[in-house]
Amino acid sequence: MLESLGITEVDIDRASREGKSGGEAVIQLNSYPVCPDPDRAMGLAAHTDSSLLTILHQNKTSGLQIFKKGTGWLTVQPQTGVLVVNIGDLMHILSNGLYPTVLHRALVNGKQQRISVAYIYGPPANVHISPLPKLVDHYHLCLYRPVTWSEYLELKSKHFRDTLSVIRIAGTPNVF
Ligand SMILES: O=C(O)CCC(=O)C(=O)O
Ligand SMILES: [Fe+2]
Repeated sequence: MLESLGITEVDIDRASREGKSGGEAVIQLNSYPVCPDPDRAMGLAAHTDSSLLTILHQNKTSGLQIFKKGTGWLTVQPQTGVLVVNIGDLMHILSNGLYPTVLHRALVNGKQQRISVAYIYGPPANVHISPLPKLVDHYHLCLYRPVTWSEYLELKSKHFRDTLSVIRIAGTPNVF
């Protein structure tokens, strides 16, 4: 993925010498009990993850949905041996919007309990994340100011889904 953004092994070596490599992760366990009236309840409200990437395992009960512009909510059916990888807000910033963060939610099920395990991966909490210099030029303005994961989480607790707009420094979206 980093390779597709033009990041080479030399860049990664340099970052590790500067102490910027590695990352932090948390595992979140989600349990959605059987719901007698699933059309009138929501398991997890629509949100984007604040991570770089989230790797998600879901049990055999469906419920995860992602929002696709122009189409609406799409169910991501669980498949044995398949993990879902969600792009998070920090990857959105790092890629200068090239890899957009994904809006998703979890529905409840009327017949079966649903369980999911999210591996939420991000940078060390105090490392500044900003659009990669290789992705910024005369035609592709730098869209976001630098932010650490901890600062971003604090902003998100106040601004929720508007947080990316809050740290945005350029007006018009880039066309890739
Ligand atoms: O339960 C799911 O499928 C989604 C979980 C999720 O979005 C999260 O833990 O951030
Ligand atoms: Fe999520």
